[in-house]
Amino acid sequence: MPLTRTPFPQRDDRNPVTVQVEGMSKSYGTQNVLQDVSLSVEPGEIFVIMGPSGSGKSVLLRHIAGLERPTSGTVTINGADPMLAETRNRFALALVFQSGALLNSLSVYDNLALYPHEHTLCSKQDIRDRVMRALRILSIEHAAQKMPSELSGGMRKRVAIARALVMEPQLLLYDEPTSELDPIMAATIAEIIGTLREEYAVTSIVVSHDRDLSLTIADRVALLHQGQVATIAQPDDLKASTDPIVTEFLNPRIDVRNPRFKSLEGSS
Ligand SMILES: Nc1ncnc2c1ncn2[C@@H]1O[C@H](COP(=O)(O)OP(=O)(O)OP(=O)(O)O)[C@@H](O)[C@H]1O
Repeated sequence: MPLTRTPFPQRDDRNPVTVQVEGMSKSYGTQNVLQDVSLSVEPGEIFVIMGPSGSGKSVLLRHIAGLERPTSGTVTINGADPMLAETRNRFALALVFQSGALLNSLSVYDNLALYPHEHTLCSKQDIRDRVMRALRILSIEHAAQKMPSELSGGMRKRVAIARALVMEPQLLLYDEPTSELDPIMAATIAEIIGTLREEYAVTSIVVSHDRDLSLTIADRVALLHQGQVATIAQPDDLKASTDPIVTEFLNPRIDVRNPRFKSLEGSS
């Protein structure tokens, strides 16, 4: 079957985009995972989605990426439906997966060049320039000819971000970009996310458990709790909040005499 070839986004199309989620709910069977979620991400903003495990962060990100249709409500990118390939191509929307999702049989360079190569309106020289620029921004030019199996976890994450950058995206979505990284590598990734906003004028939405990362890089944070938006606030306001949902999330109490996991035993 021939590949679908769509135009590679041109530089002068590029401006950071707005993401609007309005009254969005999502159910799987009888399970209501997201309920009446509304939020608006401004152009060029770094917007972090936090919340306990199972609160619906990844499901929300998948809807913004246009990978799933809401049960009700809407998600739009500059007013357009992200489920349409035309929308995703127009804004060069890029998703950085938790696992990196690199192709193990291709070198780092080829992993980065693959997608633009399939969109042949971009010349070979242009692809090379984009790939090398992305590798340079992430300080991993030396890894261009390495295979993914030769890379550490932190390097794989950087390669995954570089691969997204080759698209010159206007919207970058990150799913747990610092999971499984040591604190120094996590800080490096946080710096990279901040730098990219300047270098690429991109709107960034980051799903993360990492409080330090979130409160350092975010312009605003949305805290999800049981599928609903508990609050949307700037990091300093979040830290100063007295809302019990926020304080329990940011400073969980550890009580060995009354561990939370006992209630899990009871529920099984
Ligand atoms: N495709 C699916 N089908 C059925 N249930 C799903 C599906 N995807 C997610 N869920 C359920 O939705 C809920 C929220 O999942 P989600 O992955 O968004 O949580 P999360 O906040 O990202 O959690 P974590 O921080 O642990 O990754 C979970 O109960 C999960 O089992």
